[in-house]
Amino acid sequence: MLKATNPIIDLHDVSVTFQSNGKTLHAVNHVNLQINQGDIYGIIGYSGAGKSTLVRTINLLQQPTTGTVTVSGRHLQQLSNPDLRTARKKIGMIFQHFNLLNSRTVLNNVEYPLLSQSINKHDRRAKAKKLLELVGLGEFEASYPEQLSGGQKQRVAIARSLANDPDILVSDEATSALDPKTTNDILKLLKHLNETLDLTIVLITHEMQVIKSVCQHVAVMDQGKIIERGPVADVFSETV
Ligand SMILES: Nc1ncnc2c1ncn2[C@@H]1O[C@H](COP(=O)(O)OP(=O)(O)OP(=O)(O)O)[C@@H](O)[C@H]1O
Repeated sequence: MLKATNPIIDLHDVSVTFQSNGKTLHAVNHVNLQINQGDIYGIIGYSGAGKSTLVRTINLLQQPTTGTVTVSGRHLQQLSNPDLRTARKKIGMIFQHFNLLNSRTVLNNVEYPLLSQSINKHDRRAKAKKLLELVGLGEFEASYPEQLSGGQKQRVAIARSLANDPDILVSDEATSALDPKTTNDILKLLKHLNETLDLTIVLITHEMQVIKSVCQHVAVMDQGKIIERGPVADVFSETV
């Protein structure tokens, strides 16, 4: 099947500046970034390079100071608030520290994003159970997050991020708190979801090994700019 050639994510001349202590900090500095549907696109760089700030513009959790954000052909800054809320549901996010609700069961955590939808309890439960099966945690639905390992918690977070059938998953250092074996398992899961759900994944990391093991393309960020980009094999050819 031919894939669409229009990028699913198109950041055009995006900048984000912060004012701190009377100084202007250029966290993201005139970045252009196009990501195609079905890609696993890595963004790598040192701490403070601007990776998180950049990817937070993809769903406008971070409003760019200048530039335009187009996702799935829609210019997000032009959307009404209700339309933006709908568009955001199609962009899942996972984080280093999982961000689970500790007072709720695993099943309730996965159901949570569906509570605001017009979907009845039975269907909601069924969907959450199916997602838990998909991430390999079917038998843990009644557990609480604190009873799980880090890798299992991240699987719950992944299941939750899929509740609204997103087109895009943004992974912000999702494996940084995990040991190498668990990291590998989570990356395999992400690759599986990419392939089976045609999920476009934007993956932030500071670890080259993570990029090499799952990403097709990579952008290297430094001081708010993308200083290098391309297929992983090309960008890292000298370091492989
Ligand atoms: N809300 C904010 N207010 C002020 N400065 C900020 C804000 N958010 C980020 N910054 C600054 O912007 C710069 C880029 O931060 P960002 O978190 O995007 O980098 P990063 O590459 O993701 O690094 P890390 O991996 O450490 O999160 C840093 O200097 C940071 O201190």
